[in-house]
Amino acid sequence: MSEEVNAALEFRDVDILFDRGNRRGAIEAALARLDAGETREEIGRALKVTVGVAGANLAVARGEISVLMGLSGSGKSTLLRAANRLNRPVRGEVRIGNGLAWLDIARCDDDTLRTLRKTRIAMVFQQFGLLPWRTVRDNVGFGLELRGMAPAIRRDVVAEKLDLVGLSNWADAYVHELSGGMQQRVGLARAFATDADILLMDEPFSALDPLIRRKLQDELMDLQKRLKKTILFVSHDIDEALKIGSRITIMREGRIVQTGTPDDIALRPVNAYVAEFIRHMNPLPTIVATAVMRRFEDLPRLADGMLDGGRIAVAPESATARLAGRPLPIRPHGEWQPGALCVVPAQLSLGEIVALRQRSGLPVLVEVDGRLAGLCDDADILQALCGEARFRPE
Ligand SMILES: Nc1ncnc2c1ncn2[C@@H]1O[C@H](COP(=O)(O)OP(=O)(O)OP(=O)(O)O)[C@@H](O)[C@H]1O
Repeated sequence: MSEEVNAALEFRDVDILFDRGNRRGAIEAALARLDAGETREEIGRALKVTVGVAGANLAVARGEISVLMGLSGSGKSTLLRAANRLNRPVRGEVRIGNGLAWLDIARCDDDTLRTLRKTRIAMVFQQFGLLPWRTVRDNVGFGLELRGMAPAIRRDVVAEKLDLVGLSNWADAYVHELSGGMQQRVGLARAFATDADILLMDEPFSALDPLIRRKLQDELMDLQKRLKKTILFVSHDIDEALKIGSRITIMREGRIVQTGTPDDIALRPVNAYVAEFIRHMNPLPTIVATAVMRRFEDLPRLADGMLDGGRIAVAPESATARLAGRPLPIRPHGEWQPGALCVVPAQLSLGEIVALRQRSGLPVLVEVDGRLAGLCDDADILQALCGEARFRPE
């Protein structure tokens, strides 16, 4: 099996245009202008054609949460909706992999499309898309019912999925009796119930208040650990994207500006536009110890051979440290005691590092792959907080 087919979903050179004027040949003319480098605005003005998405290339790996991020109108939903052909690209391919071969959902016949929508791809909308006259149980089982699944089997599948999202006691309630957060859980359960391996989620949590929203993000990440779906998720919230995304794609005016891991986006923005998004993020839960620390290999040596870490001296080889001439004990995170230096794991968040620094009054040491690799002191923490390192586009 080629590595390529390992992706579950892939957009290749996708252009999606909306013809507002219905003039013959307008789409072809718009494509020619697009290829000649005209902007979305110029094309819109000249031809009454809206460029929803232009030249989009994106591979979504099996089992990852890939987040589309961008301002309103940047083309996130348009691209997402191409994954089940609610929007049909005028050019390019939207390929669904099954591990062995690709299918182009942009061009496949209607029967294949129907089968893909029933079996492979499910959508969760912002406004839940639930049917108010049906109970929670019947909403979750709706897709299965359409597929003709026998009622007894359906009941079992629905019960299992309701259990998964913590709504077993609400099976017989009507959806209007539920809070917004609970309704969105019903939407999730319905998407999981179809056994689709690809979930399309269009701002599913954005109508919810911040507390419920964070809780559902946590729940989604928890469920994802168990279910390992391939999720394409639209958000306009950078903190949400950095929290849940294994990869993030930043879109602007219909085009993809950058795709990368949260670290790529947060630490290596490709241009000022992406950097501007990052400037507004909350770094405390997002930035991790390895991105904050000063690496030992960059520290100068003192006369006695120890590394000069500013107010402390460290000898990582022998795991010893000194403060103002006195030896300092070193303790792993979890066994830390006042008066000792704490060794934290590579992925510990900046927020937790700040808390530890506050309690201990000392720098923290960072362990990477079982070795002491660097330290975070006040200057490093402040630099990470104000984003010095993060905002420098390459
Ligand atoms: N069905 C449609 N017909 C005409 N124009 C459309 C259609 N769908 C989207 N567009 C246009 O395509 C562009 C991209 O819209 P899209 O909804 O994808 O943006 P978005 O990034 O998802 O924004 P938001 O965060 O506001 O949902 C916009 O200019 C929009 O008006």
